[in-house]
Amino acid sequence: MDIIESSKRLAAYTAVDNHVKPEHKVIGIGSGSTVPYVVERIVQQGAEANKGRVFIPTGFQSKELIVSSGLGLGDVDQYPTIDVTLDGADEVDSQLNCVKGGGACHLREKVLAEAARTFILVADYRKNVQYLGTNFLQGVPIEVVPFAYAKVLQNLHHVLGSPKATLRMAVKKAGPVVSDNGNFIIDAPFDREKMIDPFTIMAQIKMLTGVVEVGLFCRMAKAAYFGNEDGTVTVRWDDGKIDQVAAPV
Ligand SMILES: O=C(CO)[C@H](O)[C@H](O)COP(=O)(O)O
Repeated sequence: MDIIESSKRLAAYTAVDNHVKPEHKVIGIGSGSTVPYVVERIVQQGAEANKGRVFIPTGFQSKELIVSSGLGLGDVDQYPTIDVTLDGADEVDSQLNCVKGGGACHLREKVLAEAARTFILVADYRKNVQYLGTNFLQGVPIEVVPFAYAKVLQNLHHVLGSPKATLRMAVKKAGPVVSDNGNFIIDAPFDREKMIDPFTIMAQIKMLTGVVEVGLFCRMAKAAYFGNEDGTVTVRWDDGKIDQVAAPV
């Protein structure tokens, strides 16, 4: 396993060990390439621990993951309060604001983050930054209703200061990426000045009619777990505390 994969696994295993407890019965499962390690560790807790638990997916990928792992599936309309949601991130800043939506799942991801009593991020060391937009340069993912995409792009280019905002195009399919909700995705890069204050730019984007959700999650997480190259895990907490912990066994 390469260093990035093992860092993802370290973060995921440590987060599950610390936050998925026997009393937790409704668990949100995010999207991306780190989350399978979350599910792997939850399965390792055993059949008895997982009996009676319900797992809520943030999209097609995590739904398949839950089902193929033999875990119980539910949805957020049945369970609007979730004990704990664990999810990946494209980048997390020093205040625990993060960019999400690299996998175009950020609408459901934000609903599950907001529904959760505890929202936990898991990622490899590359995502641990002081300011958003440091390593993840493709921009802020924005889900838009299809008929409004050109209008929203125009607003981003000329009003909100993202001249390079583009419609995300599909690979191995002609045309745009279509989200699990049937919408399009715009990626809008902003300069450092704007990304230093992600809440303001998030609110401005959200106000554009046609925007369904913005992939900026501002101060929603209780903690972010980053697997490091040296086998340790950095945990950043919402109160500013930072722990450096050894890998789980
Ligand atoms: O927001 C997401 C999908 O919409 C993912 O959580 C994010 O892209 C991180 O993915 P990975 O764990 O593969 O780095």
